[in-house]
Amino acid sequence: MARNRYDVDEELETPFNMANLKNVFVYVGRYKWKMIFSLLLSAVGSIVGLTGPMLVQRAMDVAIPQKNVQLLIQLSCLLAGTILINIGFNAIRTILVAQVGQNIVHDIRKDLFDHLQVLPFSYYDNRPHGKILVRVVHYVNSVSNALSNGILNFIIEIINIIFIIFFMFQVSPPLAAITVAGLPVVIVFILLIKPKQRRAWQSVNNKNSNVNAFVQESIEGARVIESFDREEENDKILDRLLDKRKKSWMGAIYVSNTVWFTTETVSQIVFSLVYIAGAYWFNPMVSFGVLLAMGTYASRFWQPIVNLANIYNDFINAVSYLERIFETMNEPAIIEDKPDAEKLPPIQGSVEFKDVSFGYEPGQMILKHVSFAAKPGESIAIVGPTGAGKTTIVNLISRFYNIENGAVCIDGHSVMDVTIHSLRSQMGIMLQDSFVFSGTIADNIRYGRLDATDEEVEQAAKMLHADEFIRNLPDGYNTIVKERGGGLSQGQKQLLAFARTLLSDPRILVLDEATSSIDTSTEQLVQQGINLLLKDRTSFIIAHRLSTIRDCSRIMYVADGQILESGTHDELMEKQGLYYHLYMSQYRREAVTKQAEV
Ligand SMILES: Nc1ncnc2c1ncn2[C@@H]1O[C@H](COP(=O)(O)OP(=O)(O)OP(=O)(O)O)[C@@H](O)[C@H]1O
Repeated sequence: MARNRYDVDEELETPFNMANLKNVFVYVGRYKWKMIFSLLLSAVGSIVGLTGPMLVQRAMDVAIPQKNVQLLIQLSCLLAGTILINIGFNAIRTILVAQVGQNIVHDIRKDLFDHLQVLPFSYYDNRPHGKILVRVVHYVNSVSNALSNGILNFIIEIINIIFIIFFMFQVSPPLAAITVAGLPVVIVFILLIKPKQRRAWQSVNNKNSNVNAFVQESIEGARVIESFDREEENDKILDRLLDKRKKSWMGAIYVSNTVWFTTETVSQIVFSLVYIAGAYWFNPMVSFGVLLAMGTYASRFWQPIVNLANIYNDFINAVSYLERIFETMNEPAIIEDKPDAEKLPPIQGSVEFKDVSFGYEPGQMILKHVSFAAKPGESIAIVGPTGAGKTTIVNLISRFYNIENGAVCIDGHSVMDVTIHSLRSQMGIMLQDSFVFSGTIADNIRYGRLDATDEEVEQAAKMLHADEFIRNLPDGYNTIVKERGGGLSQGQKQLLAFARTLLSDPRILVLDEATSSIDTSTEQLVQQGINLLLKDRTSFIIAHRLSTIRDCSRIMYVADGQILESGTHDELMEKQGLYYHLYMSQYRREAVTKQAEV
């Protein structure tokens, strides 16, 4: 799949369908009792409210002509009572529906987040992260109202309409017939405009998503942007993206407003017709009270229709968000446990690649027939030119990707046949970019073993010679780290990551360029720590600085997805092959640099 960019609209793979509608009702269904109760409150409130015009009619046609003050007072009290009941019930309903809306948002967002955590790396590789973020944060929020208030109001307005039709036909069947006659016009118009309206809102989402992706990328790359003085160019890009967003938004609003405009126009025409017909039939067929009541009913009939049109607009908008939300939720996890997956027993440490061929994209093989075996406790260094496939080899041991050709076995168990949790919980992986999470220094070290005591955290840091710099921080181990470790040097971040890995006590260890950011003097200290880390565990070390891997049990030279040489440092140096030349060229370079420094 081609990678999506911030300036390219994402294609919608699965438009909103019946299965998604079912999913929506699963979320809403969890709060059905609150919804039903709210519905009852609204129904009772609105029935009570609907008696109002009848009370007015009775006052106009009976109490006032007969000068019956007592009846007039009774009718006024009843009217005040209906208004109070309506207000009270509405207040309770508003609170309940707000709760339901927030609970639905909470549930969808949690499920979406849970699913994102098991999606394969390829999902993240193929789209800007801002486009993922906007779904979890913005889209979920935006569907809350449509799924709580929207659904409820939809049912309420339908009930309202049914009751109003009933009351209207009680009061004056011919005027009632005129009032409902405009309805089919509105329905036909809505059906005709629906596809255009849906496309318009999908486009708005795409443009929103693009803006989000660009802003997110710009925040992540703020340092690079400033160092390359790219602010002006980036402003222009954002301007273009905002412009496109504005245009698509205006287009969608325009389409949506035609629904509202048509409904309003038809309602006003019908409204006028009711008065014209009422005047035409005035006395004896239509009394003054009937005309007054019918005027109120006609406006009350069309108000729910206008409301329904607005609810419909919101719903079409929400559907375009739901499409994206469910698209992510329906994205297959790919890297998941087989139905009969077993728990990987405590790892002894033998690792074997059996004729493994692998590619990220179909038809593009990165690893070609790779076979090797590591015994428990061995440290295997993987070296070779950039893009050779070194990281890909170690990615497969942790099963970050599925292996379709050949097998990777740990203690004889194929990594494809064991549960991912049992595999990864026994592995330690340290990457070049040592990610530092929000929280304190101690939280970061404790990340892989939450039950570690403060003493254990400090012990791990001491062993990796990180204790000294940590104690020099303002609050020592309790210092809150800045976003992504800002305020710490690359080397310090890596020392933290080492301590984190040591504390989690993995059975198999992967160090991918893990010492690249540590300066030479610190490196000697860290090397002792690494030796500690490697002790009694099988480890795979990818290093460009060959001085760091001389003592490894075995060194594999990888190029073009194949292992071209394998042996100890001494064996490979004696062989004077690819490794020898790589080592010598690096050695000479370092010697020249050292001389220049002297
Ligand atoms: N997620 C990915 N999707 C598609 N191709 C990828 C992906 N990751 C790596 N590749 C490609 O696979 C090849 C091997 O990459 P890999 O990261 O394994 O190389 P490497 O030997 O570790 O390189 P380096 O020393 O530069 O880190 C490269 O051509 C790279 O472009």
